[in-house]
Amino acid sequence: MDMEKVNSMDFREFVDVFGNVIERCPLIAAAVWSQRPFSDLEDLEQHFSAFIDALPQAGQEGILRCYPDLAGRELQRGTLSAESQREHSAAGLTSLRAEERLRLAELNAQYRARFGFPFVLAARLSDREAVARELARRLRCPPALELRTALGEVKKIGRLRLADRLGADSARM
Ligand SMILES: NC(=O)N[C@H]1NC(=O)NC1=O
Repeated sequence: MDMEKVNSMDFREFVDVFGNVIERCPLIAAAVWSQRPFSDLEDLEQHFSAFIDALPQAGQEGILRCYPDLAGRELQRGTLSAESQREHSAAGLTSLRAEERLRLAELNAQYRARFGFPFVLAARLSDREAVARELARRLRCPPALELRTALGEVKKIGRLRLADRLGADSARM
């Protein structure tokens, strides 16, 4: 898909295609649509990022809360979004042993209790061991830093999802 096609999309089509670039936040794609035309993938990506950066902290935390826990209940129940399911598979999180799943569930719960939002990480750029390691490390970070780190991960996930949609090379990270 090229940018000409993206720029020619009407509102509904744009939100259908890009509505889950930020997990379960189609409002962001809806707002970004108003800012077309876009010059290229980076420009489009920049609009998603700028929207997130301009939100008050409560809005930024709200975005984080829309992400499912990694290897959590939604994976078990089969209720993940198609994008998230794919990212779980890429990181090997769909084939964890029971004790690995329990360990992650425990760390996810501790993280949520400490920060008030779920642990978010671009799973496609990671693997099952690195996810648990990073979760244990970030649990010890100060809250203001952790909010920034988590939003950075939201943007990485979004960039990869956008690149998928546009058929672009997503390896440049
Ligand atoms: N909690 C969390 O990071 N979830 C996300 N990460 C990712 O790569 N896909 C998701 O759904």
